[in-house]
Amino acid sequence: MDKVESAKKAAAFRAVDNHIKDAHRVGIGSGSTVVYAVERLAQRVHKEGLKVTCVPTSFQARQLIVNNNLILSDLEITPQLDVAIDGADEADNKLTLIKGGGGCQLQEKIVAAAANLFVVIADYRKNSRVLGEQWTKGVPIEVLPMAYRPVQMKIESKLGGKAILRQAKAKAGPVVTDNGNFVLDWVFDRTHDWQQVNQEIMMIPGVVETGLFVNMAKIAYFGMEDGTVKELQV
Ligand SMILES: O=C[C@H](O)[C@H](O)[C@H](O)COP(=O)(O)O
Repeated sequence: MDKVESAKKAAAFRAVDNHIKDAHRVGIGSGSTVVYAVERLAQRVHKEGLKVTCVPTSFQARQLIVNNNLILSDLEITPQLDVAIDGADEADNKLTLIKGGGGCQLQEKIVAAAANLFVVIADYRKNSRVLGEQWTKGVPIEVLPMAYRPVQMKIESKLGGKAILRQAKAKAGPVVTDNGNFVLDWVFDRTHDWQQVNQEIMMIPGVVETGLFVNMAKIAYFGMEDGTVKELQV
């Protein structure tokens, strides 16, 4: 396993070991780091007999839960969660996050907001001082397909930078999210007040959700290059 994968695994295992207890209702994030969190959760359920109910943040997360024989629920049946564990594309030193590199930001934000504790797991490449330091692909913004062009123009004229319609890799045309929407990747050209910018973007008709997570994460585990795990609490 290479350094980055080992770092993801170490962070995910630590978070599951520190925060998941018997009878917990757990939000399961999306992406490649969460795969290790589910692996650890399944190990613990098997060994310790924990009864844990899992709520997914995407179709990928749902499949991870099902394939690992964990108990699957949703927010209708389980509207309040004890913990949500998720990856991030970048986290600054206040744990403001950019999420949605995999297009899952909408359900991820809803599930994180339903949890008493939102825990981030990531490798050392995601641990930044300020947003944009390491992640250069911008802030993913989920938009209604019919609105993508006016939203794109409004974001660029109000906030600067470029809002790029994300294109699919294995299909012609744009990426379509699990919710049937498009994604604009807003590559910003300066540092902003992220709370204010998030509100401004959310006010544009046609915007469904942004990948800016402000004041949501309380703790992050970063797997480091040397094999240790760095803990950051706010
Ligand atoms: O849409 C995807 C999610 O926000 C992921 O949590 C994020 O992209 C981080 O993914 P990974 O763990 O693969 O770096």
